[in-house]
Amino acid sequence: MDDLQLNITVSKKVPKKQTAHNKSAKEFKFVSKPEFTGKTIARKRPQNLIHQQGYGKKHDGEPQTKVAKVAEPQEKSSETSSNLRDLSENKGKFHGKNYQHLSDDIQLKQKPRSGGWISSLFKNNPGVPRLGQRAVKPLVEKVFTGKNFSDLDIHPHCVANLQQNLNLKEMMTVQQKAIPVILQGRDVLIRSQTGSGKTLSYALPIIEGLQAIRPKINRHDGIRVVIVVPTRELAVQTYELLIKLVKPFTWLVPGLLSGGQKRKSEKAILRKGLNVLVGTPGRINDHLRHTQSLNFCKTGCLVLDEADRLLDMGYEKDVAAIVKAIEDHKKNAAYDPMALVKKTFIKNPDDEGGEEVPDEKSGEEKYKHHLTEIFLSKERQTILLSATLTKAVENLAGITMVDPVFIDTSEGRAVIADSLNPKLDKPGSVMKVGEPTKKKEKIVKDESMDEDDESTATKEVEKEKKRGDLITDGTKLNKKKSKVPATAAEDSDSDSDYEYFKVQKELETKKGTVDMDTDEEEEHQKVNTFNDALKSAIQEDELVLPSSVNQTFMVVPMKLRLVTLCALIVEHCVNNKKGGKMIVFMATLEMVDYHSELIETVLTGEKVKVKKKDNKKSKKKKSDDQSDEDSSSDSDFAADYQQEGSLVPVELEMFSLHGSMPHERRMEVFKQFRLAKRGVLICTDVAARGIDVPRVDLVLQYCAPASATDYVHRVGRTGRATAVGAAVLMLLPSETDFVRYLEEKRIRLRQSDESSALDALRSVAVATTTPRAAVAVQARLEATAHSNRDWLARASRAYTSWVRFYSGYPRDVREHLDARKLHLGHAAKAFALRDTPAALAKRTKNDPELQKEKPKNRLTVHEEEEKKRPGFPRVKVGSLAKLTNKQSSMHTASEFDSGLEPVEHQPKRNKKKNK
Ligand SMILES: Nc1ncnc2c1ncn2[C@@H]1O[C@H](COP(=O)(O)OP(=O)(O)OP(=O)(O)O)[C@@H](O)[C@H]1O
Repeated sequence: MDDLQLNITVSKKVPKKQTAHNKSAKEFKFVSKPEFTGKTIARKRPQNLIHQQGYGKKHDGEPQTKVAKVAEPQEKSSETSSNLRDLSENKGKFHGKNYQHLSDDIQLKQKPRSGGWISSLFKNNPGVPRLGQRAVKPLVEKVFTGKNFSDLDIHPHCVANLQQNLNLKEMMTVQQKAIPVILQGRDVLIRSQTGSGKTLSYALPIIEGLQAIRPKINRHDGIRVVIVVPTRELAVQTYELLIKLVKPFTWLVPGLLSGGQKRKSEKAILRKGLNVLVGTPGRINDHLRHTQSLNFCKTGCLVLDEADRLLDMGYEKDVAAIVKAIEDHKKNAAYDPMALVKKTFIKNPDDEGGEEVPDEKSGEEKYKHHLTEIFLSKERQTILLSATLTKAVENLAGITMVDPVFIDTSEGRAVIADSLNPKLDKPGSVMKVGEPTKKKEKIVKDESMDEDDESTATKEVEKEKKRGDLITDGTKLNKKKSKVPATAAEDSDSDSDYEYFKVQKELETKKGTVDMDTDEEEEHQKVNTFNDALKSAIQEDELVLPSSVNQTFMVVPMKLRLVTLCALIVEHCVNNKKGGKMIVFMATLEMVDYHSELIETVLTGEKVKVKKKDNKKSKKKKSDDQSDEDSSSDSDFAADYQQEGSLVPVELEMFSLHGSMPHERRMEVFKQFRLAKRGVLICTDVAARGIDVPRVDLVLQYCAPASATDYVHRVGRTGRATAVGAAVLMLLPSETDFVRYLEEKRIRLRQSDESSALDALRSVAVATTTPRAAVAVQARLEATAHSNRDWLARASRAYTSWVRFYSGYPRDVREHLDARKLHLGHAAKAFALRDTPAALAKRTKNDPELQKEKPKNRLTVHEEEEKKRPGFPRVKVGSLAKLTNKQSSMHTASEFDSGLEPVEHQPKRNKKKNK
C-alpha cells in the first residue's frame, strides 16, 4: 500500500492536466496536496499553510478538505510548494540529502493512518547552512624528537624502567627540552599541546633528582615535592605514573590527596610519611589547616599542572595558600633549634679529618644533579605547565618563579626563553642536555661560599625572601622582582623575623648598589627575555591542537540533536567492529546524569524491562487522553516501534562522570572507562583536563565549550601521543559563528554531513528508512522519558540546567551562542520531552499518573490527616521546594569541589542526596 501510494503521489507519470479534483477521495487519503514538484507534503495539521492560505484552525482530522483547498491551479501550487519549503526553513542542501528530503520521505512512506501523520521530528527545522572554510593555517607541534631517554644524563635504572615498565624509549619534544632544564633546578613554565607527554617531562627529572640524594631519603624525610592538579582523576593518573617511575627506587614514596576519601585515612597516609605529594588544591589546603603532620619544610619543588585551569577554577586562593605554606614552613625550618643543636654535636670531617658522619652535608657530596641540590637546600623550584596559557598564569609565574625558563614547543615558536641566557631565546633553539646555565654556575659559586650550615640556612632564607617576598595573605600575592645575588649572609643572633630581614635588606641594598651599574642593563634584558616570550604567546592567543586529530563540526537542528547523538554512538561504538571508545562533553551534571541513563536505557534496553509496566500504563493513559495530545507528536507512529529489549548489543557500556558524583563512583568510572574496549563516557568539563584514557578515538562536544581553550582541552582527550583520533563539535544552526571564532584562534574545522549521521540508526531500529529509524528511536527515548514521574523530573532538570547554562556563556562567546536564538519548544524535543518543563508542569497537575506521591514522612501532615489529627504541625508550603532548589544549586556549584565534607556538621539530607 505504501508503495502504491508512493507511486500515486510521486510519480511523474500523472498526466499533467490531472488535478486533485479528478481523483477519488480514497486515493488522496494520505495525500494532502497534489504533486507538482515531485514531493508531497502530507500533513495532519498544515501549520505552515495557515498564513499562506488563510486557513482557519479546523484542520485536525480533515485531510480531504485540506487537499481540496491546497489543490489550487498548478502555477500557484508550485509557488506554494516553494513557500512551504521556505517556511519550514529547510534550505540546506547536503549532497541532495537534507532534512527536508528526510521529512518528505517519511511522509510518503509512513503507514496509512486516519487523519494522516507527520513526524514532528523533521518538521519546521531551521535550515542547515553550509559554511565555507576559511584559510586558516593551524599551529602544529612536532611530537617526537628522534632522541632517546638514554641520551639524557639520568640514572640507567630510570632509562631501563621507562623501557620495561612504561614501554617508552624515544623522547617527546617537550621532554627533550624540559628534562635537562628541570634537572638543573631551574624554574620552568612549559606550554605544549595536549597529549604531548608533559607529565613525564616533569615527573622523570623529579624522581631522578630525588633518587640521587645521599644518604638515601626515606618516607619519613618529609615531603620533597608537591604536585598540584585541578581534578581528582588527574591526581590519580599522576600518582599512578609516579608509582611506576619509582619502581627502581623503592625508598621513594609518592602519596595522593585527591579528595573524596575519608579525611582520617588521608591523615594516616600523611603520618606514615611520603616524599612526593600529589593532590587537588582544595584537599591539600584542607589538610594544611587540619592535619598537623602535613609539613612542607623540606619541599624543594612545587609543580602546578594545568596551571591556567587551577587559576580559573577559582582555586587561586588555595594555590596561594599552598605557596605560602611552603615558604612559611621552610622559613620556620631555618630556625629549627633542634637542627642547630644536632649540628653542634656532629663532627665536621673536613675540619678534623675524622671519619665520615652520615649527616646531610656529607650526603650532598654525592648528588649528581643540581635539582638534587635544590632538594637539599632551602630553595624551591617551581614548575608550571599547561597546553594553554592565560594572563593569570603569567602573573603566577611572576610571583612564584625566579629566573625562569619558558619552554614553548609549538612549531614556529619552539622557544626556550631563558631569563638568564637571552641568546637562547630563538625559535628552534634547543638547550643541550646538561649544558650549564648561568644559574647553574651561580649555584656552584654559592656552594663554594657556603662556609657552614648556619650561613647556608641564612642564605636560603634570604633567597626565600627574594622569591616573591612571600605572600602577604592567602589571597594576595606580592611580587618582588629584586634579584640580588646570593651572598654568604652574616649570622644574625636575633630571633625576631623583623630584625633578621632588616639586616638582610641592608646587605642586599649594599650589594645591590655595587652590582647595579654593571648588571642593570643585563638584568633588565634577562627579565624581558622570559616576559616577552610569554607575553607574546598569551597575546597571540593562538592555540595548538594535535595534528593527529581530525576536527569537524556538524550543524544539527535542535530537535534532531538527541537522535543524532544516539546515531553517532551507534555508528562509533556499535557498528564499528573494532569497538570504538568515545567521550561526549555536555554542559551540566544534570544533563550528564539524564542523558547517560536515558541513552543506556533505550539503546541497551537494560532498564526498559524494569519499566515495562510503567510504559504500558502510560501508553494506555496516553491513548485515553488522545484528544489532549498534540497531534503532531510522534507517539502514534512510534507505537509500532515499541520494541522491548535492547536496540544494540548490551556490551555497549555507558559511563558518566561529573564533579558531584560520590568519590568512589567517580574513581570506579574512571578506571573502568580506561579499561573498557568500547564504550561511551558522557561527562562535564571535569574530564576535559589532563586525563589520559587510552584508545579514545572520538570526542563529541554535544554542547559548545565555554571558550576556545576548553575546546582545545576537550579535543585533546583523543589523538594523544602516537594515537590518532577524531573530534566532532555539534552546533545548532544558530551557533555556526562559533566556528569563525575558533578560526580566529587558528583552529581549523571541516563541516561534516549531519544528515548521513542518522543512517546508523537503521541498523538498530527495524525501519526501512533513516527517518523512520530516527523517529522510532526518538519515540523510544520519549516513551522512556515519560514513563514515570522520576524520569520526567530528571528530564526537566536537565533541560532547565541547560537553559540556565546556555544563558551564562562568557561574554566573548555569547554573541555566537546566543540564548535569545534558542527555540525552547524544539529544545524540549532534544531532551525527549514533548513539552517544555513549564507546559509539562501544567499538564502534570491534571495527570494523576504523573503527580507526586504524597510524602509519607511522619512529620508531614496533609489536609485529610490534619482533619483526623488536629493540632499536628503542618509542613509549610514551599519550604521543601526552597530546600530542593538550594540543594540543586549547590549540586552545580560543587562541580569542581575538593570532595570534602565541610568541617562543620552537615545535615543528613545532603548526604542522602549524594548517595
Ligand atoms: N616518550 C613517550 N613516548 C610515547 N608515549 C609517551 C611518551 N611520553 C608520554 N607518553 C604518553 O603520552 C600520553 C600523554 O601524556 P601526558 O598525559 O603526559 O600528556 P599531557 O601533555 O600532560 O597532556 P594534557 O595536556 O592533556 O594534560 C600518555 O599516555 C603517556 O603515556
